[in-house]
Amino acid sequence: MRTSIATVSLSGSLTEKLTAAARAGFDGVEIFENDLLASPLAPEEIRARCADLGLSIDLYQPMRDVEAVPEDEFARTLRRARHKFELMGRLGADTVLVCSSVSPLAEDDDALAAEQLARLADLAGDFGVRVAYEALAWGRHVSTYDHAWHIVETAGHPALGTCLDSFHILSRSSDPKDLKGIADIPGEKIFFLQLADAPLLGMDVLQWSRHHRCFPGQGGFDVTGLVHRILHTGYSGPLSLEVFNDVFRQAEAGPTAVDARRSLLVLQEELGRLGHELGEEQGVAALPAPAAPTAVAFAELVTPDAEPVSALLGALGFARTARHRGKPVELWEQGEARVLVNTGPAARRDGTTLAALGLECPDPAATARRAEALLAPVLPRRRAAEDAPLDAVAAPDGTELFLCATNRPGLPNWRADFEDVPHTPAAADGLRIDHVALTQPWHHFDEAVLFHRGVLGLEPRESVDVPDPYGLLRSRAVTGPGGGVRFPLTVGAAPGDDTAQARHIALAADDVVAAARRFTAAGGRLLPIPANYYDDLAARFEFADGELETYRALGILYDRDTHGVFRHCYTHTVGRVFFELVQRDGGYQGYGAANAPVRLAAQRAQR
Ligand SMILES: O=C(O)c1ccc(O)c(O)c1
Ligand SMILES: [Mg+2]
Repeated sequence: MRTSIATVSLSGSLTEKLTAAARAGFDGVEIFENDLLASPLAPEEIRARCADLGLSIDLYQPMRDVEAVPEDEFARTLRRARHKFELMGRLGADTVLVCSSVSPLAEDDDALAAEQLARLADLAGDFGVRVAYEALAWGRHVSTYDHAWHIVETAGHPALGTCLDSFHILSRSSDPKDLKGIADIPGEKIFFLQLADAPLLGMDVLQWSRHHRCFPGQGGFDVTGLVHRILHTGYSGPLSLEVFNDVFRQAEAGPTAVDARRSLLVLQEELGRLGHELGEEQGVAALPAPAAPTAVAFAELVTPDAEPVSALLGALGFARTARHRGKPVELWEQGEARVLVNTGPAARRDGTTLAALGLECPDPAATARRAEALLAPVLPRRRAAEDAPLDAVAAPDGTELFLCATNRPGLPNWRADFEDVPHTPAAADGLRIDHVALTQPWHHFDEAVLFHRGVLGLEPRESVDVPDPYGLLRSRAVTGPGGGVRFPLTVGAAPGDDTAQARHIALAADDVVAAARRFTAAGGRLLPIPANYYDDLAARFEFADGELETYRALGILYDRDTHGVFRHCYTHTVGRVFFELVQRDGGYQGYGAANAPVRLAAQRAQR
């Protein structure tokens, strides 16, 4: 399957867009008229540039407001079209997209629409051009794919076909029975296929399309299911991404193009599982199946000053159990929770932050191969000659993910790089890493969701909005099977905003009240929570005698869902890192999002 991307999906000049698309491995592009108009390059130069980059120009677009208009208006359209078809000859592009009319002049007359589109196709044919007619979801009279196909069928012209666009189709209805009509379209009459996903929002469809489209796998549409149906028609043209998105328009083109291509690789893999022939598509067929990590083996903090971090870990009942043989890295443990404290060069650059995670993987080498095939940057396996050859990849936000097999015979063991040091035993709160909250740079959020889903096989959950006193944060968790790995991904903070940018490690205790008491007795400071919060809790829930007072005294927050109860509290922050103590009972699934505004405000007050 050939892959293509519309220039509108990427930021920058046309040259920058083409370069980014080629580097990410796309076979072709759709050229948007505005990108051409704004380019200093002549059409012949654009054609040559694409050829040099190994890109075909699969589509030129769009022509608008063509069909079902009064004759004098249509005459002007034909004149305009002649110019565009000549231009396409110079570009070497043979398919033009015509989107359904939004003009107030357009009439609700399918016969007239078919007749005029056939005349346009006649002219196109003279230039060796094909016309692909697409229903915009907000078209004046034609807004559905089956209506557009009906008009194309009526016209019966060999140079006229239809263009299917997953956004226009799925934004109007995702009900599979509304998609049955796709099987009626002969594959060779589908001249083009455009793909976009989108979050499920209840809003005006034009605004939704122009601002919130995203790459397949990042939103809520079943794009794979739709493409599955379309391929059954015999369609054999490119899979082309057409994404209008406010963030991608601003973010660097290179990483966006990689994100886009990864999205199509994952989509093709899913199609392969549904029985579609993947052809020569290198990589996809041979991709090791995703095997989600089962646990967080360790979280690694970097810090220029080990003292405050050590004090915090000590109060949490961690013991400093081992030291790296060759680097300034210490291992701290309590229960099953492991934290590495790294005071090496990265720390002097980045301050105190969470820089890396060890992921316990069923087959680390296979996950590394999968990551590489899905265009994730693979990090050097060995930092020093004596280190275990650990596979590691970089997440879109730069977090290093070490793919681990801790103490598993026959596999490289990161733990062997550490030598034990004498220590007093850790406390016995039975801590485990419950979740790690990974704040994301503003331009990497959708990309991060797709990365964790596609590369690591984690499942994205619903997106929630969290009000912060100084902004609105968006949060979406990705989780592994059985909840062994949970990463809430959060975005929305201003780049320099350390409170909202801070990452945290949530540690599950068997008894959070006991763990919180032990922490404060050991000199730890818990985040104070306002009395108003507890008055509200009293109104919302019934508590046993004294229970609420215990929470109030310690600063423990409380939440319930249909499964169970969540109790949690927060340590003070060091640099851009803090810890949370949690107790998850009865299969509670969330992260206390209802309490996040109070927590964020309390953290602001602390600064
Ligand atoms: O928003 C638009 O105008 C627009 C233009 C061309 C397309 O292919 C499309 O899907 C939308
Ligand atoms: Mg489209």
